[in-house]
Amino acid sequence: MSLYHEAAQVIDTVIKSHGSLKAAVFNKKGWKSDQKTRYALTTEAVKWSEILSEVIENSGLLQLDKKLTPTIALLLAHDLLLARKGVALPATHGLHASVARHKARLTSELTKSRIRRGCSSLEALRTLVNNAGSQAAHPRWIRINTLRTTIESQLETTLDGYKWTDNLSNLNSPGPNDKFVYLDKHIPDLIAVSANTDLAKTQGYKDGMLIMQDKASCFPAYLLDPAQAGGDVIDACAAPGNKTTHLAALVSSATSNLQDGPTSKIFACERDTARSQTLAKMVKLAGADKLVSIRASQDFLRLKPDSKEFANVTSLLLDPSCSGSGIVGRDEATISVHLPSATKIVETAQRGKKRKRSANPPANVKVDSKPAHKPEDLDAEEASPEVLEDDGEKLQARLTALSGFQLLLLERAMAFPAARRITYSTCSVHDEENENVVVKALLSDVATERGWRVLRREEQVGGLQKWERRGKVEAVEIAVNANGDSGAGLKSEEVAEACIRCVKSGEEGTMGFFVAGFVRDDGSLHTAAIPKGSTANGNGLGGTIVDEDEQEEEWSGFGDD
Ligand SMILES: C[S@@+](CC[C@H](N)C(=O)[O-])C[C@H]1O[C@@H](n2cnc3c(N)ncnc32)[C@H](O)[C@@H]1O
Repeated sequence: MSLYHEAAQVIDTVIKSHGSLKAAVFNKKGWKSDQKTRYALTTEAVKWSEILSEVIENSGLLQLDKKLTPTIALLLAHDLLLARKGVALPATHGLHASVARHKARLTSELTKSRIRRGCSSLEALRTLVNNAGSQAAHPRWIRINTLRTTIESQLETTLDGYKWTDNLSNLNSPGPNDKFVYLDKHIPDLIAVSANTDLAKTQGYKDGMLIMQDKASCFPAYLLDPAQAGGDVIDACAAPGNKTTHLAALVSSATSNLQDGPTSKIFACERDTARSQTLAKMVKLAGADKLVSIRASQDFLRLKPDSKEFANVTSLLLDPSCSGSGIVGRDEATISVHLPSATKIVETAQRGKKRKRSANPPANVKVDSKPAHKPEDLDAEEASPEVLEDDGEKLQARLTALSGFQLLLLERAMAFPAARRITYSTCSVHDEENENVVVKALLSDVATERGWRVLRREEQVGGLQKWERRGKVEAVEIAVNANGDSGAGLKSEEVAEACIRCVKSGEEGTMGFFVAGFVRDDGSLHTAAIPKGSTANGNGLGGTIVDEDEQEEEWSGFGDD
């Protein structure tokens, strides 16, 4: 199979699975073409896909040569018009000939596209396309660890010489002498700097004063607002510990007026032994060890909700393993794949008629091109396993297994007798792991018996009430309908509005993320309804995802180097 057919398979896979180009190129074995060439070709073609789709559609290429698929046409047009060495096939090859014979038409359309974008030369157009990629750069979010320091103190030390900006996009392409810092409007003590700012070698970072944590990853602890319920807290799936230390900071600042300090404890539970060590290191470094009791190698599902030591647990944070589909590599740029429509009606310029758009818009799917990232660049969610399935059925099976496991954990959290508040979060963009789990949890026996309901938007902590991206009404409705009559009492709009979503690499500069809160007003019911499916081996999944955490990248903890 030729380079072009294999490259087309890569792009089609990425469109179908919403995965990354890099994974689609490098994870699959048995290709004939050279990996690096295939990666370079697909990355470049995707980067140029908006312009090239326009060129292909306006030239009528797909109508003139019915054998070409939109993806192959995109790749060939890229090499014909833009690659230094042209199409990497002999001139006599059928694929090469099929675009070469329309070169004049394609070149003329490229010129028109260039002029439409105000570029005086092809070089200027190249610069525009390359810069468009870096516009989507992800800022570097930093949570100021108030257990150890304050924003004011960091501005005078680690961030000395930085200027405040209230425009997040100023962080995307700073000039060589620009050092900007942005103060977040939703999460207290959260700042952002440019992605290319390396603070890992600063003393503030090494001493646990600065915690690299995506903005979205700060939502769960802040939404849980543990001071509301007082009492103890459980972080059920804690390693590497970003949310644990955030909880500790919140508990500590809410009780700073108490003479003897906080009386609440945080139990941080982590099933994986190696990750438990990272958790312990991070908690200590962050100065949270007095507040946090680490339950290393502890499966949350094996905790006994009725045991005496958890009698005062009023809040639980649940951030379980997930598909990781919302994860963004630190310096990753998000690009949209545009494919030319094969059905666009083109009435040629020779006949002097207007061009019409077809009813089917071209495929336009956002994908990510991921450069390699170093372990010290990883924050909590990046330590989660990322599902990079190129097979829709496998992905579906995996999402079903994951969401079953996530629901089980959530139902177990609801069974803690004194619990009043829970947050459930994932770094997944899939409805199956998000709204669907929320709806099923709300309809579960344990939720009904104990009076759990969703934490409505207007009840949420101020910064998150203001956050505009909410859950998907349609996804809630689908989940409610799938549950038949039992879902009748749920108000889909209210549930969706209560859910919080973050989009991956959007203008808010976050990863793809989901969080929802649950509350219980009535504490009078004490019958422990331990969720069905909590089997003796603790996960009730019959081993379907036992390997999941083995795939997780190890996070080395901050201050390692
Ligand atoms: C998404 S990560 C948590 C990230 C963490 N909350 C943070 O912000 O740093 C999920 C973690 O849950 C752990 N985990 C998965 N299943 C668990 C279970 N049943 N009990 C305890 N921990 C579990 C995984 O080993 C993994 O470390």
